[in-house]
Amino acid sequence: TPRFTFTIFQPSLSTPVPQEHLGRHGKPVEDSPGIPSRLLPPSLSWLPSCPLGRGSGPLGSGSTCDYYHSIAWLEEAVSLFRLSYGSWNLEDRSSLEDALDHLAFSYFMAGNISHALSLSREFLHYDPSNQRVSRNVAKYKKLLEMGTGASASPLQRPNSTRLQSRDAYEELCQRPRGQPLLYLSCSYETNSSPHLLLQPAKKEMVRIQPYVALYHDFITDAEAETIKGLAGPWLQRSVVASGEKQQKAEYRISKSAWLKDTADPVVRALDRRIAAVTGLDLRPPYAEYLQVVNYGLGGHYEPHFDHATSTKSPLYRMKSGNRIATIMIYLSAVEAGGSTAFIYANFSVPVEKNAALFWWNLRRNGNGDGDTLHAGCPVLAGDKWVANKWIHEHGQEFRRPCSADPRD
Ligand SMILES: O=C(O)CCC(=O)C(=O)O
Ligand SMILES: [Fe+2]
Repeated sequence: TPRFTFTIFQPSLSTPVPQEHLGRHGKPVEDSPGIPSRLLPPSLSWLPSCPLGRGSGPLGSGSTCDYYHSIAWLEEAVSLFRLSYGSWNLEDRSSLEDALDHLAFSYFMAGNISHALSLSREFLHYDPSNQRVSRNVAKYKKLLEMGTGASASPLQRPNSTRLQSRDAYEELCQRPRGQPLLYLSCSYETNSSPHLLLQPAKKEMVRIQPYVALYHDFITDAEAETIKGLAGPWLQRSVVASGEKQQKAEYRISKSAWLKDTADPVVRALDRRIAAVTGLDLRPPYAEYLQVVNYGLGGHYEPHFDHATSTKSPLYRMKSGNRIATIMIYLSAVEAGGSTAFIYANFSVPVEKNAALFWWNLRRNGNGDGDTLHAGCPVLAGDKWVANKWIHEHGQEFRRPCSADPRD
């Protein structure tokens, strides 16, 4: 097997790879299974071995090796930057050079060295003094002379078991926003609650199975601003349940913070309103704190269930059963993207500022409702804020009685 001693220097990423992760994951590159030797990347001691063109590998260093998508994304960025070169400056944080640099590296990693070379040359046209890219150009040329990368195999779209519903997800997220949603009915609800007598909830039924309802004008602009302001200083990268633990995951990209009802009268009032509208008991430990979530550009939450699907889930630490229902409040509008998509039920709800979306996660017999698989679509422009309130089974025994009928 030919061994290359070159090192191609990756453009620096905004989040540097932590040192303790370097070289820890992969075997030496030449041992990597599944990499045709002709396309073997030069020895990159710091880089985990990515199966070329196969998308996400089991890496854990933050690198997913998804060059299929990084190339598509960066191609778009490069062509937009080329069109408007010099005329705009994204807060000084991005440039044509950045995009070219990363795109060249992605092509190199995907085995397409001639593309990597021509993009790096274009880079040098704008920034001729860059030593790293100049060295890379020399190495790409050498690799091409040696006959490496002559025929890069087409990149495969990454496919992991978690993404089986990927096609439906992408299609739902790309549906134009203006489409009529074919909702079922509208009503003013008081639920015999004194809180709602003067100001009934404006309920719109979205689906019966799974049961999904949208409450318009559920909060005011002022309340939304207060909640975002309270959460702002506490926002941290969101985590997901993974086995018995909670951890960061590439399929959930957002920041979030938890707000207790004692944080502010607005949070307490919101709890009371949710209790009145849903008729459910939210007193501790029957509901979780309010989770405020902020998605930036490209932020998303890929298809998932809110309820636990394993008895080991950290959700059960509350000892109040599974998450029987979700109520999610849209705290902001979004310029483009960001709908909430129900994958199996085949509909998506566009973000409507101040509205709340309610659904039952469990069926009346306590089983998870498989039809509730849902996702937060990628934010394409602007940013998105939501607040989640997850209500648990315990405490609801008389409010949502069980049923022996498996269809309920
Ligand atoms: O952001 C959305 O639209 C969905 C969020 C969601 O499903 C969640 O946070 O569990
Ligand atoms: Fe969710």
